[in-house]
Amino acid sequence: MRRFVSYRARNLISTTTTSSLLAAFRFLSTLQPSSSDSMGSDYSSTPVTRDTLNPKVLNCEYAVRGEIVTLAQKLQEEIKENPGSHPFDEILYCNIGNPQSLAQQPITFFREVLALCDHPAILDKSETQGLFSADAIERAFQILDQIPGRATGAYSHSQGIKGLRDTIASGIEARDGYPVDPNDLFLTDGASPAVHMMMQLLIRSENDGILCPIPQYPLYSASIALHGGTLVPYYLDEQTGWGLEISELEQQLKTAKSKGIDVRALVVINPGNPTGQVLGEANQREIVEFCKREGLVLLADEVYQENVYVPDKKFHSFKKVSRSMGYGEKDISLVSFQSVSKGFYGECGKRGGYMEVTGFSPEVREQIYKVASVNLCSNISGQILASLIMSPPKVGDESYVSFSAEKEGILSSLARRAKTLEDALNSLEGVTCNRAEGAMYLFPRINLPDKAIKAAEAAKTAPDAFYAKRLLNATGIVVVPGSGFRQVPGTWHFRCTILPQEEKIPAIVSRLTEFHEKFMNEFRG
Ligand SMILES: Cc1ncc(COP(=O)(O)O)c(C=O)c1O
Repeated sequence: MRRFVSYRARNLISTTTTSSLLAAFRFLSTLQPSSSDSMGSDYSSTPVTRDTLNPKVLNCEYAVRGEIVTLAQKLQEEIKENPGSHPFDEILYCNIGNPQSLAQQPITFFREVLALCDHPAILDKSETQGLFSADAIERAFQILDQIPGRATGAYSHSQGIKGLRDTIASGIEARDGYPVDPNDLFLTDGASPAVHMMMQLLIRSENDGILCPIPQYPLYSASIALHGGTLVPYYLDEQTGWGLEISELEQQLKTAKSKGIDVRALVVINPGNPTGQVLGEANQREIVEFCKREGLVLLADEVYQENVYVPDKKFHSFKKVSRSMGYGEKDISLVSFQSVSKGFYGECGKRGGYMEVTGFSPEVREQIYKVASVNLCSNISGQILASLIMSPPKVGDESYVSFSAEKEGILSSLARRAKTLEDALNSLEGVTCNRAEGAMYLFPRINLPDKAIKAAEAAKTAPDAFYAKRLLNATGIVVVPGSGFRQVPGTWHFRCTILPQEEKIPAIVSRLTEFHEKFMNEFRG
């Protein structure tokens, strides 16, 4: 019977269920004493208190899902409960690189293959030929043949299914033109666990430092904090489009060494988050040379490799750049992170990715494998997707034309959205914004009036968080304050994604422009 409930009806049921659950939760919350209440919720006799928690956990911050987002969720609830209670009727989430949460559609070929792998019983049904493309069916058969037991519900090898690693290795070879050993690949639940794994392997104590760009994606500061290391900052140069200067790396390395820090690795995010710049090849060669000279592991975050929007820039992997300089396996230690979450596919919730680990001895590799095996394996759908993004349909495959149209549609729309938002931001008083050459973000600088800075101080908040909160309360637009990514002291920024649907961009621009004018009028001298 349930089988015949229509999609619309099911949606209605689930919305109704969710809202009744929320209502029940709200009702119960009014009955339950708050955590500071002495009745029944005095936790002082429980074995763990905030004071006895691991201080590394307390030190760790992750602004992308911080206070502003919590406020946004509260406002969303209020609008739902009481329409008209705010000067806007929806929350516009520009805070996180999560494309499908903002209505980006998944790539059909990828989902067809995933669906078939997850439910192989339909592969033999005659209707399947009409519903799925021939190359998706063929790919699903190939993939299932590579999975021990042909079951996506089984654990796999801790580095990931060997056949999928072979496919990914061929994809990287096709991208870079240099050989890849499938045994160098570790398939992971997105790039985040891979980054944590490398930090865990490299950081022995607070005397170990990791050179990180500032501004940076807070996964890095959070992971370094969680593993008890020291973040050694190097500042990207906003004046030159968030340029990465070797002289700055040298200076910061020297300063860190003078403080007794053993700097072990350099993190480079290319294309950059939150800064959106795409590194030039010559600059990448200098970076490789620097790591080699200084004996640093190069941690190359390349999750935005498909997101380049300007014709004068191109993505080059650090693996390709280092091999093109004649450096082989034993010359440079390099880890490249890739993810299914970004690009034009945006499959964040599927949690897939890999790291390619080169230039480490067999003894070290054994330890990396041991750490990976503690987690048993990454999820199999994520592994399949990682193989698909590195080996999409080719010319002549049935899906090729529709796949290319979907890909091109998403990437060209992202490029238009980036340009429209960049122009709008640059037209605001006291705001300057570098190009989003790649990735999914703009990171404008706001020259806030002194009065606004004083008001923020009085409110015990960072000036850019003060601006972001006012923006949210006035317009429903959610951005992340620059202080969450770190920035040159005394400068203020915010990060705004380019991901809201294209038809929503004009509303974002007009609400932001109106808010900014009012804000500046209120606080100007
Ligand atoms: C630069 C960068 N690296 C890594 C990640 C982690 O992504 P995931 O764990 O979803 O692969 C993100 C997510 O936004 C990112 O922006």
